[in-house]
Amino acid sequence: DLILHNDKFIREEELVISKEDRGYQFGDGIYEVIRVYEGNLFTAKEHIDRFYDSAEKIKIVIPYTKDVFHKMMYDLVEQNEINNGQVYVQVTRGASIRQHHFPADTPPVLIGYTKTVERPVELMEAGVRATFIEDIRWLRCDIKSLNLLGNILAKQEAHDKGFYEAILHRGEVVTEGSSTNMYGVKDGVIYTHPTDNLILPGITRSVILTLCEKLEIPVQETAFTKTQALEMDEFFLSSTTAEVMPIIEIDGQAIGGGTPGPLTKKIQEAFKANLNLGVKA
Ligand SMILES: Cc1ncc(COP(=O)(O)O)c(CN[C@@H]2CONC2=O)c1O
Repeated sequence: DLILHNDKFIREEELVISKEDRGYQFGDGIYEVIRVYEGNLFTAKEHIDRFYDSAEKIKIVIPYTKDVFHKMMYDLVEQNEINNGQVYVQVTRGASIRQHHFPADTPPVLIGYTKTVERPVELMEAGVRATFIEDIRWLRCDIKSLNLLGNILAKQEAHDKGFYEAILHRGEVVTEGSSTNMYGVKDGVIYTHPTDNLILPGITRSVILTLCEKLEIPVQETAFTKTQALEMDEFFLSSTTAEVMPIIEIDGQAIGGGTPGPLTKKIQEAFKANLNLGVKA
């Protein structure tokens, strides 16, 4: 498979990354994960818009227009003949002598690559188990940055305890997952944290909210507490790679009937229908 290095397609063995790349030394960069279904980049525009937003928020100037960048993503998928998979793309502030403040006129370094990934169908049918973990991250979680220590430490702690995901909370208030957004369902209403500086505005989240509007499922973009989470009729998470994933237990306590809830399943079906799988684009 080819790798995109800035605007060139190269083989992995040709890739050279500086020891002083700021992504490597400071986590000074941003990233996106874009899903490919049957050769089509899913919600590419939304991911590209967020990619440029994240770059702008940390003052990295991406030296390509969004259209050129979209074409680069498309070509990467085409050249690697990805059918069902994903694109990982990141841009760092580039390489220079190690100093905290920004180096003058140093070009950013962009890397993109693909991998084949299938839909997590069995997991979505069975549901997963999650655990509450304190959200120790900084206060700009809206930026999809390479600064992921708070995320990976939480994910690792969840995995060490045998859980699929961490449900992060600041004090009593649930924010999101370590790499997902979180939702509770109570009396037919969906609750999820508003898109502010404390969560990543998930693209899958925006697709789900649009689908709920069409399905006339009421959504309250308001935060809920850990106690309220445990009292929900249903609970689920979302991300580009996890899609709509039911959570059937939190810290050993069954949610609702301890099986995926009816509204969650309705949203899963609507999400899958929205993918138009099997329909030649
Ligand atoms: C902290 C965090 N919250 C929410 C989400 C969900 O956002 P999307 O719906 O836009 O994916 C992600 C996605 N994390 C990406 C998605 O897959 N792997 C990742 O690291 C994330 O890292």
